Amino acid sequence: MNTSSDPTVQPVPASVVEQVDAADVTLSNPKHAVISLGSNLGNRLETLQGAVDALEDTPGLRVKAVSPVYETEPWGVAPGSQPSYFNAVVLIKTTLPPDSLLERGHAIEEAFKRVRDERWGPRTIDVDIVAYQGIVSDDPRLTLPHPRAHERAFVLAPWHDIDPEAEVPGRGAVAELLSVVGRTGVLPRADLELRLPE
Ligand SMILES: Nc1ncnc2c1ncn2[C@@H]1O[C@H](COP(=O)(O)OP(=O)(O)OP(=O)(O)O)[C@@H](O)[C@H]1O
Ligand SMILES: Nc1nc2c(c(=O)[nH]1)N=C(CO)CN2
Repeated sequence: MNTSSDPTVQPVPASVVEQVDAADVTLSNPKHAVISLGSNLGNRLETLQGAVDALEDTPGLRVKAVSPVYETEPWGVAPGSQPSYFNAVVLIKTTLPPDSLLERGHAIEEAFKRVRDERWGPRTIDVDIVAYQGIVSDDPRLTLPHPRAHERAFVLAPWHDIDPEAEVPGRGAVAELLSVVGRTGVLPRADLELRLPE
């Protein structure tokens, strides 16, 4: 929309206005976001629960739903080259803007002593931002939706469990993506449970 009377002023593309609006969180209008949690070192379930509790303890963030826990084959590396992961997906509402949410995710990874020594290496905890509202951005510091979420059953399957109508912004329905990717190497562990914080 061009409100300037100056003919040289270019209107801001609607897509940018929409995304600024989506990220323009204020206390009165919290935004929805989707977070993927993974752990394949240490006490994996305890660590996932600790990450969920840490998210809930974050000012301006409420955990709205926690998925079932999945035991999953390490993705992107040779089968059997790492311990299997426990994965889960968490739906949150937050007044934090995307970059602050990412910072919080990094702080939680540091709190659980995540060591980054190799790409896709084993880790105590991985906190990935899968989606933030409908934002689509190729900023390398925070790419939204997560650039590999649509091809990862360890993200799609738990996400589908807690939001069967979910869409990956710009990529389509989670249910459809999951039917394409399939569920190989992704096993629901109904014997394990993550508590939704009180
Ligand atoms: N959607 C996102 N969620 C989390 N980190 C992101 C995202 N988009 C970009 N990044 C950036 O990627 C950097 C590397 O992230 P990380 O080391 O956790 O990758 P990874 O989780 O091992 O691999 P992958 O990105 O394939 O999940 C982070 O420091 C962060 O700045
Ligand atoms: N099964 C599984 N594989 C992975 C995972 C993960 O969380 N689960 N995270 C990765 C980097 O984000 C790379 N590979």
